[in-house]
Amino acid sequence: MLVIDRISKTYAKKKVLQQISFTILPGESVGLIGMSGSGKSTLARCVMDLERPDAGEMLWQGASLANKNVRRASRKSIQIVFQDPRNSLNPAWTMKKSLKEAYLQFHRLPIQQEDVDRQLGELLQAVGLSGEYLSRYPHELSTGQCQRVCIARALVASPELIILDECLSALDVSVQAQVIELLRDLRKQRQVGYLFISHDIAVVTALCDRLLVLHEGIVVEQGRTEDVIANPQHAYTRSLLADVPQYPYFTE
Ligand SMILES: Nc1ncnc2c1ncn2[C@@H]1O[C@H](COP(=O)(O)OP(=O)(O)OP(=O)(O)O)[C@@H](O)[C@H]1O
Repeated sequence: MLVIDRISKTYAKKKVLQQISFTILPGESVGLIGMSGSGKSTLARCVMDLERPDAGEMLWQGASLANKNVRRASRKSIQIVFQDPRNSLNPAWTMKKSLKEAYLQFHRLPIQQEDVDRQLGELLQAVGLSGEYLSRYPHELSTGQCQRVCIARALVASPELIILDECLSALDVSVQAQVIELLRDLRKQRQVGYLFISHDIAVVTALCDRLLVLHEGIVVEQGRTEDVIANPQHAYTRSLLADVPQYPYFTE
């Protein structure tokens, strides 16, 4: 589905990404783990066309993302959820307005108003919130509820891949566990794939089939989650694992 082939990016002579290669298959959940500054968000921005890599190729559904038409098509099928849900939502907009803005980007008009409202209500239900939240503003929701709305907004486009960029970092551990559960359910129901970006190996292993370990812009290790956890090959991966409690960290 997504092929990243030897992507490199340099900012002011600093090599932020060096020859990054990996693939994500349809419905697969791939975790990208690394410390702050290791280049995780830069990679996400390259996939989302918010940043241009200096070298390498990215393919979406077999076609190069260097092509404008492929990039345009990928804007619907690849969605992103960011770290800070409150800053991702306009404080002056109700949840309905935030969701509707996203909806209108991806659906052709004219659509019956009642149909739009029904579909937005269903999306909220899919993320565990009742329709009454449609009329609320961000300050009337908890941070975890705001993140659920951001996930619902990503689902508006019926994406095939969602990039989750540190999407649990602003949440406390019990709310993290609830959102992990939600993401697991959504994946089963909608066969959506994830690129799950985090500095926290516990949350990445809870959600991902495969792991990529990014260290100073280089993928130092990749493999099936169980294999990487049971038999880490790189010293950096071992140091990440040394700091966390017994695996599995968030059980199904
Ligand atoms: N637009 C930019 N201009 C210059 N340097 C940048 C730019 N964006 C990122 N960087 C630098 O690139 C490096 C990687 O940043 P990036 O945000 O990708 O890291 P990260 O792994 O996502 O970190 P975090 O987990 O803290 O978000 C950092 O040293 C950062 O300062």
